Amino acid sequence: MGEAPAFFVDNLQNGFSNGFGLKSKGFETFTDVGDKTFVIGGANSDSTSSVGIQIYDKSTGKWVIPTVLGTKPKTCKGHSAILLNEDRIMISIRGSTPDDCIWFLEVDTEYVKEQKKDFGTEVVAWSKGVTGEAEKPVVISGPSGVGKGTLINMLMKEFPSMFGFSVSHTTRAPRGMEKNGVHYHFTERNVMENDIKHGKFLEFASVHGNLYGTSIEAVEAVADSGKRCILDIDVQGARSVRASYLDAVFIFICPPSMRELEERLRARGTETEDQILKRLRNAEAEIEQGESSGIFDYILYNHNLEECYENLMELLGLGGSAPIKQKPSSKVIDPPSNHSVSKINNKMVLIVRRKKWETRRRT
Ligand SMILES: Nc1ncnc2c1ncn2[C@@H]1O[C@H](COP(=O)(O)OP(=O)(O)OP(=O)(O)O)[C@@H](O)[C@H]1O
Ligand SMILES: Nc1nc2c(ncn2[C@@H]2O[C@H](COP(=O)(O)O)[C@@H](O)[C@H]2O)c(=O)[nH]1
Repeated sequence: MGEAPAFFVDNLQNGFSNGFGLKSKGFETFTDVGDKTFVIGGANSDSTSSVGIQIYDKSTGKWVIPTVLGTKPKTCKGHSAILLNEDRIMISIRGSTPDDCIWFLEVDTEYVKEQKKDFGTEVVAWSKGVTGEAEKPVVISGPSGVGKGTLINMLMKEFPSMFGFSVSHTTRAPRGMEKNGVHYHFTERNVMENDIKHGKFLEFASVHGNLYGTSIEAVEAVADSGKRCILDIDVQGARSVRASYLDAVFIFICPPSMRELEERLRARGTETEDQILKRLRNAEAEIEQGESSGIFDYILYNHNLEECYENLMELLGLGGSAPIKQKPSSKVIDPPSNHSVSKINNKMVLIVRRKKWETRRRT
């Protein structure tokens, strides 16, 4: 499995015996890089208003205070730290402002190696994390009945000028209220297969016994309207889009339990018993892949609809007590306060949980 986050320090706020002979405030993380342990935060900070760094050299048994380059994050009461590429540590700061929560500490990059030669000391360098995700298309996946459509409808209703739905093609029959061209392009299998053969689809998959697919035209229609495209597709489709030219944000919606998923599917009353059972069987594999395949950037748990919607809005840069109604101008990662960051198959995954759930640690 991938490496575990170095530490989730908010479990340790009453202080602890850290085994390094360090006087602990309980806000440190310890990250091993080769022979060195980087201690971020803590009692020996070089200043009370910023996050301090100390290095424990295991080969000499000595502590070193490095030269710190770059602008540092302000002091924080909780953060997690994850080593990336053996040369930088990603710091996720809890409870900070959206544009101030992700930082990188370079510890062994080419730049740092150069600076070490110049300074003749240990060197680390801070930089602030900023991503270009704010305008990317949004791929939403998750097992049938988890609430994808419900969440997307809420988003489209609240932000009609910001988001546009990619209308998929499907060979399944329309449900009672579904309109052709609005919910789906309902189509014959031979027509769709022919269009697939002629390269008209960005992705397609056989889902619960029917053919579903996103046409290139569907995505382009949204882009032409100047809106941010939302795709509601299954995990196979998400995998294909991940491998395609479309640079999107991938969000997986997870149910609180299989029992709850079954109740939602049954309560919706749109499927026959056979179809419900088929969808539930498929759900287990989808959840497994959603959580561990590395396709998804974010995993949201839809236990409480309002909470999940709030978290979705925050991920999309629409958070805050007064929702922003126009496109956000800054492109930043915007995780909610109840998040943890994990590394799956070398990709960073932000896991957003119910407010009172414990933070999961991967082993
Ligand atoms: N958090 C929630 N708590 C309880 N019920 C919910 C919640 N979220 C959604 N639902 C209900 O669950 C049912 C399934 O939701 P929805 O149709 O949005 O699922 P879906 O993921 O889009 O499914 P499909 O992939 O089959 O289209 C709906 O009746 C919806 O009202
Ligand atoms: N790969 C794709 N999957 C799609 C697409 N459109 C919808 N879906 C997924 O199918 C299931 C079932 O949907 P339903 O409307 O029959 O309940 C669900 O998981 C959708 O996300 C698509 O274009 N490609």
